[in-house]
Amino acid sequence: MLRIQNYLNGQLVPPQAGRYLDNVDPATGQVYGQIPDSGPEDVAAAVAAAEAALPAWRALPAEDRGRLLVKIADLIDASLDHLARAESQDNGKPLSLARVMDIPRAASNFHFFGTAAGHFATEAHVQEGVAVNYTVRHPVGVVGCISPWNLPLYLFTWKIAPALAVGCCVVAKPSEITPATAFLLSELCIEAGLPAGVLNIIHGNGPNCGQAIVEHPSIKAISFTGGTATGRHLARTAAPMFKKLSLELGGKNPNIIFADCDLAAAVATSIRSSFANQGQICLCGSRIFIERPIYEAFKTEFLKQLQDQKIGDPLEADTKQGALVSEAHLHKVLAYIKLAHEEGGTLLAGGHRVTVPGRCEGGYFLEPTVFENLPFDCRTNQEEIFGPVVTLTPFDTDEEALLMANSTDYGLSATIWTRDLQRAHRVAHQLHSGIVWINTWLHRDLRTPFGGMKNSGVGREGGLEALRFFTEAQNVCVKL
Ligand SMILES: NC(=O)C1=CN([C@@H]2O[C@H](COP(=O)(O)OP(=O)(O)OC[C@H]3O[C@@H](n4cnc5c(N)ncnc54)[C@H](O)[C@@H]3O)[C@@H](O)[C@H]2O)C=CC1
Ligand SMILES: O=C(O)/C=C/C=C(\O)C(=O)O
Repeated sequence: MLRIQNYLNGQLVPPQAGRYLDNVDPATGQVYGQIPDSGPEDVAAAVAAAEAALPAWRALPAEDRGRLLVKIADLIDASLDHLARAESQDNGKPLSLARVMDIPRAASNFHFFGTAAGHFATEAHVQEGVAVNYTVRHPVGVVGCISPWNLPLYLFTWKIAPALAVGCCVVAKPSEITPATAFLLSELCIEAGLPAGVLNIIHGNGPNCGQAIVEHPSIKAISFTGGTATGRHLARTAAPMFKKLSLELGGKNPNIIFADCDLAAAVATSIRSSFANQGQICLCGSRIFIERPIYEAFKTEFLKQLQDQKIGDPLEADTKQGALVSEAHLHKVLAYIKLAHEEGGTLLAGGHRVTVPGRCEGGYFLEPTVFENLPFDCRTNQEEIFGPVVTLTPFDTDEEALLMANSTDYGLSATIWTRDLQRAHRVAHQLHSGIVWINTWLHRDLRTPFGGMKNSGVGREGGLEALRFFTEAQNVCVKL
């Protein structure tokens, strides 16, 4: 049985208390490994290692730090098969998805921020004949990165890479539900020659290990992605310590389909934005609003294409939908399906747990599920389900679409489908969402600000936003 270790001060070591947690394969329901159940003592050792490594790491020229990050990116690329299999087994997602999305994106994160380090220029503000101001950006110091289970290596590296690029040292914790690829990353960091203590990966659960990272007084900034309730708890701990916080939280994203859209493209992409990764992406468009003249046409085509969404063993090449991440999460999503019935919704498709015969008989599979006839302000349409469940709702005017789209406590992303670009821009600017896609979904450019409004988070990641987050700006004013 695979027993993974912490990556501490450049070495793979067991947790100090010798305790382990079971790791379950969601596609089979079987325990297949163990992970350290680390506590505050392991976090303290990791922080000490990071503090010791910090002076040399921050003093290294940005180009040299960048070169090491690019080397890690190359090693991720070279380990694509191995990493993709590990991600699929740990999370339940189709192997094919891990191969084309999760692992290539993890490599891109390291490559992007490795090369960005050398482009992170100092700003200057000249007051003609009076003074020159220039702004130095110092690394914050030792930072904490805490990531979730839905896109394990993709989101873990999205946080770590910019922190390392600007000269911070990192104590990072992947989700205890999907720790495998973070462990494999530690092996690649050792192979790449990353200096000891620069990155420390500590495994364990949230209340014991994550909480110790947030509470540690030497950790100056926390970058977190996960549930809104956890983010709120984390902010309560970190804010009185005046830590910098970047919180990427939940979403309940609208997908607005106007009557003049390219219907074929809108339907095909909406299948993906509804059910990719079993609907477990914070950017999934779980509320589909359709302009009334094409409501029936959209519905018919959507339900037709849904039949191609093969649920099955994540290792099989034609599987489109794998297992949900855990039994607890499966039951949470099933409880929302029950709620949707209670709230008067009409079930158009799915709604049931699926048994996949053979090796995956005990897995946590669920049919892609579609409801209609639910009011926009009911709980099903307001709360984050984070699973393969969407609702269809007609609208008559732009104002009505905006009212419904903006009605939740969340404000992460939104998608608009129309050929009328004036309308698209007008509607986009009125949406309370940090990210708006027009005639596409999950199209990513790593330079753009990424994050949400309202309860979807605080701050932005990506490009310069991430590099700035992990630095303290210091303005130096010189009188002329
Ligand atoms: N990006 C997103 O939007 C995500 C949203 N979720 C939502 O959150 C719900 C709960 O899922 P969970 O797995 O419980 O996510 P979570 O938010 O509890 O876990 C995310 C990370 O935070 C850590 N964590 C938990 N408690 C902590 C604490 N007190 N201090 C520091 N770190 C802590 C976890 O160990 C994990 O590494 C899901 O059902 C889903 O609705 C979950 C994962 C990602
Ligand atoms: O950065 C991206 O492309 C995607 C990010 C997704 C999340 O933060 C999430 O699903 O939690």
